[in-house]
Amino acid sequence: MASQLLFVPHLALIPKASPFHPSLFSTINPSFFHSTSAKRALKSSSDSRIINLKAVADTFSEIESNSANETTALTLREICQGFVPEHILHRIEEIGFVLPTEIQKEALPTLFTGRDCILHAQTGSGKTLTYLLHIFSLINPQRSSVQAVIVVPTRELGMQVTKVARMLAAKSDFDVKGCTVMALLDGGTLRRHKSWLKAEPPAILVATVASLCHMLEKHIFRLDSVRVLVLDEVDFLFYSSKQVGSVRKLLTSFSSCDKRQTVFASASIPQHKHFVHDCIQQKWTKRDVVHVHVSAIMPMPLCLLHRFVMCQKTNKHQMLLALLESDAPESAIIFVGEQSEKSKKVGNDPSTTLLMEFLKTSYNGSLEILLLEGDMNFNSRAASLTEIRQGGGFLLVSTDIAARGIDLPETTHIFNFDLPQTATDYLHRAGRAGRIPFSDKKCIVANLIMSEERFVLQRYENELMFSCEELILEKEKV
Ligand SMILES: Nc1ncnc2c1ncn2[C@@H]1O[C@H](COP(=O)(O)OP(=O)(O)OP(=O)(O)O)[C@@H](O)[C@H]1O
Repeated sequence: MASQLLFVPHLALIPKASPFHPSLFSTINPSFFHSTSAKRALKSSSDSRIINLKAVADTFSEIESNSANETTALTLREICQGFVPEHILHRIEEIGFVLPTEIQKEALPTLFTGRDCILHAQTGSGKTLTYLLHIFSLINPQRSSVQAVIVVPTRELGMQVTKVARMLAAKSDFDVKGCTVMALLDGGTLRRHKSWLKAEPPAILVATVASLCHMLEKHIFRLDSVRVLVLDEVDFLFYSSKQVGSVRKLLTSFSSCDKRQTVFASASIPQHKHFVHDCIQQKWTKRDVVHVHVSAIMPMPLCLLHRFVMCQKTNKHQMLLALLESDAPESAIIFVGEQSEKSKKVGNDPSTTLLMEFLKTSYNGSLEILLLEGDMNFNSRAASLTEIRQGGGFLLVSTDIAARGIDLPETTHIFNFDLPQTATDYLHRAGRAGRIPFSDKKCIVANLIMSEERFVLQRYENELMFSCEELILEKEKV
């Protein structure tokens, strides 16, 4: 077969009829993109953005011949044996985590060596379990000190990580001292936490930046005994103007990278080479930090199918209703843009409120309609998520507050009622669906756009390398 070249970043320029159209990639087994030969296929070109199709073809035959080896692939237990305590291994198997996801397979052996790591892998790829298993490999429950700190950007993500950590650490039949996990999150009762931190320090602390820095500044506790510091959604923490100052302090003034293992996690690390360079230069990590990058050429999970419908601003609500009726999602998140300061000042109702009112009067389906937005008080925010987690289908109307890290595996549909501001935001919103590893189930990301927004979506398609198909609804449905 003669070598042919495919210029990846410009997939959107390839005509639909072309055999190399992006939709082709949805038929490729995801394992291809992680295979050694795929990497070789990329490397074999002098320009790393060009795939040598001869090498691609070779890879397919390699995958076929290797499929027999899949049965001999290492289990999570085999990867963690000798590092993670037996009762935790037993627990993960009870929960049903038997095979490792790609990031777990690639990162855990490196983490166990003690090196600093940047976990960079698709949404829903299991980064949380990766760093938690490593934390459990380091903790000594006999010691009365904070040994691991996990920093998260939102209260909601903090509650979720705490829940998973507690689920793993839950009391078992094994005769071992359990390990305690404390959630130190914005909106919590800090007074109670202060006494708890002093009297009986938890082994694992899950914290939002502001609450953690408050405790450190007030000398309630120190990071001296911390063996591993994890920053989840690290790019978000660094790009948030409100949090970045405190994040830098955490990494350099409140503790030193030489005295801890540092782990960063995210599905998106824009300009990652530059970021790794900064990590070393700024002493956020040690010099030999490892960037574990899974699905480097395909940031968007392949189980997501992307669509768009053209509409006018005035018929967006009706269009969403038509989509809900035609698609019948099992559960969905509807992302709405934040209300601008200008709109707040003139006293307009936020889009979320208007959409909630519309759905409550017009939607006749069986899904429960819920709201999650930053302006709600912490109790109402918690109540929405608790209700979702109690089971039953939901239609969650949310701003980007639900876009990062939130794991609701029953979500089959994402609706971008308003387009996100950046490609990175698109990636994280879309990634709230398709969160069941090893599942063949396809989930839908539907975008409601006005004609002038088509080029913005096109830009996201190019940047994130996915293709979005136009959906034309029958006239009478809209
Ligand atoms: N080895 C495994 N086997 C089966 N399911 C797993 C495994 N590891 C993780 N999961 C499940 O996969 C889902 C996604 O995991 P997780 O929330 O850690 O993703 P993530 O990589 O942190 O995603 P995001 O970037 O969106 O935060 C969770 O429901 C988790 O329970």
